[in-house]
Amino acid sequence: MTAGPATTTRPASAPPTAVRAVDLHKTYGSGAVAVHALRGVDLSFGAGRLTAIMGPSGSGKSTLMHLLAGLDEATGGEVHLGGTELTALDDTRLTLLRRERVGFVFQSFNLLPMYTAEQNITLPCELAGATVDRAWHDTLVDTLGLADRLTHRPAELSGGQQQRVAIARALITRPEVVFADEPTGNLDSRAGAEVLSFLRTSVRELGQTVVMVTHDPTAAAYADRVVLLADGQVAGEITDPTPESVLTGLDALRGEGGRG
Ligand SMILES: Nc1ncnc2c1ncn2[C@@H]1O[C@H](COP(=O)(O)OP(=O)(O)OP(=O)(O)O)[C@@H](O)[C@H]1O
Repeated sequence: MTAGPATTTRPASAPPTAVRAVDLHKTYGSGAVAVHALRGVDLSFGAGRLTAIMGPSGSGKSTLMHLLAGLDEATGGEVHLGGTELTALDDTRLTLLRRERVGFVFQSFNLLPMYTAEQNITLPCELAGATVDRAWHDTLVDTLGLADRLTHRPAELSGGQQQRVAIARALITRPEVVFADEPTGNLDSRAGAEVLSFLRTSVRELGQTVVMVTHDPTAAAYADRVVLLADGQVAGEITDPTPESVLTGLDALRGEGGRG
């Protein structure tokens, strides 16, 4: 499904948009103690792309990801997931949307310890009352190299294997977007590289859309595009990043802000 309708105003090379933030604001607290975590963010995340969000500590990365994923409420502006405006939904609809249309991968894996790898992977289908698409399940399990680990519990798996189970769980419902918050933060560099290449494979070969927050320029270089945040605003972006170009971009931010 690469050929889009000829009626859009997008340049031919741009992918369709999976998620869009429009003039997004988030303020924590009020009055003298108010923290303006996001101050007018306009961003589009392309479908079938891996996008990394980077920036200094406190620049608003997690806040942005939580708003994009419908995990927290904006103070102003809009978030659109496909044709749905998240910011207009009530809690019940938001919960359903998160369950059915969004996948999550966390730094700490968040697997259920008493469930096997297989049970963890299929849990989102169970929660959504949906049957497991066996062909897709098998594709994920094969691609992620988990076929001989399915009966193991998380404690019997390495960190990298646990994160691969978490990725399979995030993808099992074929969500429109997978949000990954520091997915390699708890892994050594080898397991981290493994997880990142699987995330990239899920994008390149399985057509998924991934938005990932990371502090690591090497991790960000797996992305198609890096968005740089500083002081709650978009401060730049890098297309087809390399670890070097990401480092240069981050250094430039620190130079400008002087308070990285
Ligand atoms: N629940 C909260 N209450 C008050 N302030 C908050 C809350 N969550 C975040 N903040 C503040 O909002 C700003 C942005 O925080 P956020 O966690 O989004 O940054 P970040 O870029 O993800 O940081 P890090 O890289 O350190 O995880 C920070 O100044 C932070 O202290």
